[in-house]
Amino acid sequence: MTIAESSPAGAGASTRNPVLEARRLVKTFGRVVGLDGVSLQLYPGEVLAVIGDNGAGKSTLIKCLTGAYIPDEGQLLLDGQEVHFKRPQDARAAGIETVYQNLAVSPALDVASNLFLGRERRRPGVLGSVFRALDTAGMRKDARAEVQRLGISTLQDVTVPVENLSGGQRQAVAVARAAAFGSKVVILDEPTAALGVRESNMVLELIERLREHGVPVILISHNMPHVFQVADRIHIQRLGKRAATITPQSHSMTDAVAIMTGAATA
Ligand SMILES: Nc1ncnc2c1ncn2[C@@H]1O[C@H](COP(=O)(O)OP(=O)(O)OP(=O)(O)O)[C@@H](O)[C@H]1O
Repeated sequence: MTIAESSPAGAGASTRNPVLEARRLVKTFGRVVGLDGVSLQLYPGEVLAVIGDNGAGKSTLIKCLTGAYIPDEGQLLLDGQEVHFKRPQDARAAGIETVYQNLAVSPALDVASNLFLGRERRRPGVLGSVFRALDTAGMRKDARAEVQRLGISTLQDVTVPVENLSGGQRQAVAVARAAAFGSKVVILDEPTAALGVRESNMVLELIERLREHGVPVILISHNMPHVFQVADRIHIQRLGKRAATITPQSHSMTDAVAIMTGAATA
């Protein structure tokens, strides 16, 4: 087996089927080739990092996986079934949740309301159906349970407005929302880019927590130490192509940077 085809770590992993798979995706923008036949596999319960220099095609790849772009060629498979996402809502409905760098949390709302953003629950009876009253108590109860289930100790009180939280806690709210309610895949775009050391560690721990809960994660990051700390495998993009897929065990950070920049091959 070549490195580029390396299967995920863990006993029997090579016999498992990917949760999400991209096959030979092509995406062009006029004469600019964003993706040039890129394949990617995400296996159950793994953290797959996607790294690459500026313009290597990371964002284009993620946008094709999440329905923001429709690839010109290639296939996308979720649980082995081919899917055709026409818009981000399609990917979300299929269980692919994405947390973008510019956080989509609502500062004025509390933690519970943020977890239920876009899927708010109404009170039963006429209060809900006619007066559109929200089931705040029920949502808070379920938000508390979800935060506990995911082991997010940094979010003790779900009634606190998000604007009162630290950057790391806000990121935790966004990640919790993506991971809650049975999502199949969580994609995190530069989740630690704007955070300090302590807060970054909090988010990295949260990513490990998601893995423990069996939620596979795709992590796009420029931060090599963070990638090497949490990733099971590392997909390296270069000039619109997949240059290699390596592991923190098989390669060093220096090796990864060399592959990224074209100074070395896997
Ligand atoms: N909407 C677009 N229109 C035209 N060209 C685009 C568009 N989106 C991406 N590209 C081009 O496709 C290529 C890949 O870009 P992409 O943004 O996917 O790279 P990236 O790895 O995410 O880079 P960065 O780390 O800088 O965000 C680049 O050459 C970029 O200029």
